[in-house]
Amino acid sequence: MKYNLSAIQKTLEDITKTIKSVINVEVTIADSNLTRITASGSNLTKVGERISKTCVFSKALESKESFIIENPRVNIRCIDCDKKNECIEAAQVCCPIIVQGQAAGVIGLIAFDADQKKRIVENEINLLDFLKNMSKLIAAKLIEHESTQRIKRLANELDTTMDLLDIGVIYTDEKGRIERSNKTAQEYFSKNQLAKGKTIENILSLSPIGIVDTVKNKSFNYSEKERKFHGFYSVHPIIYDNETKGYVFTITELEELISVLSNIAGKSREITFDNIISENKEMISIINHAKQFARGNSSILIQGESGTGKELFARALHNESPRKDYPFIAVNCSALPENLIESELFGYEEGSFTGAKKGGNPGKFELAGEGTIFLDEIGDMPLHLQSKLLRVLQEKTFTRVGGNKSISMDARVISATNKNLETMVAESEFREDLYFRLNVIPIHIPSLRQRKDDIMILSNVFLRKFSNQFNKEVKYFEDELVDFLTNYSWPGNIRELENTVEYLVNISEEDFCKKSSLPNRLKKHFYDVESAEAETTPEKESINVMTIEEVEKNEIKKALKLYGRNSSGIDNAAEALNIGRATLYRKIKKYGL
Ligand SMILES: Nc1ncnc2c1ncn2[C@@H]1O[C@H](COP(=O)(O)OP(=O)(O)OP(=O)(O)O)[C@@H](O)[C@H]1O
Repeated sequence: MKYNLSAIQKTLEDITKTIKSVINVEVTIADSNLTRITASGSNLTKVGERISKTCVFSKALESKESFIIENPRVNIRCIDCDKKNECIEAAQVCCPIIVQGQAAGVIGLIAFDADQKKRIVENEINLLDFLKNMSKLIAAKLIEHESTQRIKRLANELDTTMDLLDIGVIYTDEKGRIERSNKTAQEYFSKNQLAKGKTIENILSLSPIGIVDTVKNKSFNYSEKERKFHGFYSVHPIIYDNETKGYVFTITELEELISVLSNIAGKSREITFDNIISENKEMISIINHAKQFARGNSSILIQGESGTGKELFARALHNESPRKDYPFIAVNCSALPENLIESELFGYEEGSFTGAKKGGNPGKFELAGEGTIFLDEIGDMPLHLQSKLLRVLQEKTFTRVGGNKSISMDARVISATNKNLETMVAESEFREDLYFRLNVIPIHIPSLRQRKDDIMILSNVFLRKFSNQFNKEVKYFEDELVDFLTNYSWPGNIRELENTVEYLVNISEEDFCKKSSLPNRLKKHFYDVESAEAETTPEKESINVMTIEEVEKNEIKKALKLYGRNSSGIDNAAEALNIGRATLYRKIKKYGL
């Protein structure tokens, strides 16, 4: 690194004056480029100018040696000086300024008359020692200046980076006394609470800081005047020289976390009843009732076949409710391994089971806070958990697995299923008391084949959506295709219809979609129906008809064989079958595949 003498100009000016007053000869200090940084006497006017490269100063820089020139112009070091003929100096001393092995500049003493020369020559040894000490002083100043600059830059980089973060960051000393905080933390907490020297326990209600180890994602509730929120904090000790010198606290507000998560998941919070498209009389009446139910707090159970829009309804109910600014947490009860459902729903404390995270973990009910918890595929919830869920709904409190602190349950519960819960209750597969708790407000969404008038309305909406998305100009469906779309039974309901239109728009090379472009699965269905209809012979009766379940089982088997059973295979199989991933898992379980 190159040391910059002009950065300590003021110090050099003081040193120049000191040398001048002690020895009473003229002084010049130049940097490694031979720019005069300070000077005394007649050279004062030349500060800032470059000294000739052939001057003896450059010899001191190159050799890193100090020397005295008693006979300028004829001295061997002056031989190639281009200014030697005009030189009026009587003697000169040069002492390089060495910083960490590098020559950063030169101190030069110049005698212009015999008296000054005498003072130099007679004190040669003392003088050189004195200058070397001055040079060391300058070197130490330069190093100090550089490290101050480095620390300033680091502190600045740290502040800028901290302020860019969406999480709150607070630094404390080893006793938990606040030293600094970033902008996000300043938005979370009051200025007074974050004041330097205040203890972190005030805001995070912690045990005394001296005993905290690394902590991950511990939940806390904050409440001061109007400002109330639920959040998570982590603590990381700052350790050096084998000692804990302080702590870094990172803080996330739950709301912020949820909105980041829902953005990542692509499920924007904007879904409202306007996104539920229908011109069917029955559906319009259901939507109008649902708008009213949105305002209340009672549990809602949404029933309907797979793909009819149950989750869409649940999101719209949340987003049009007074809870819309709180989280919407969706839990797919059929997708969770049975041994994890309880901790997923209610959270766990540290050490409650092998593999439990340090600091424990909040569950979905805790995350939902005062928002909405959406229990999808509720019919798949194991019986023992149904009892726990019922208790939570009745008592409005729950505890984390392995914990004993009771946490109040403030979220509204919306559940959904495509199973017939009444039948399940009758067959003792679902607890009747829980069914009544969940089903305070029942919403039943009719299948697509029960509202055929919606088929072409939805088809055209999806046509526009995918044309835009794929930058295509596909504008309509040919008549034959309209016939097919309207008469097909759509077992996968709107999801299947949406996927089919996406496929058709994708494949279309004209400005319309053709029946011949239907995916093979549907084409096959279409021709099977046509040929079955054409066959009016008595043999028709002898054709072996499979049950719907058998057909379904065979198709699932085929899809699993084709795509495999790993995670992406399951995704692809579910897409090919036009059912949700969770539904596929359920059916695999059901048919023992
Ligand atoms: N009325 C509607 N208008 C527009 N899009 C709809 C409508 N109903 C459903 N959809 C769309 O159909 C797809 C399936 O909807 P959703 O996931 O809500 O169904 P579901 O009943 O919850 O399905 P599953 O039981 O398989 O979980 C989604 O892409 C959704 O946006």
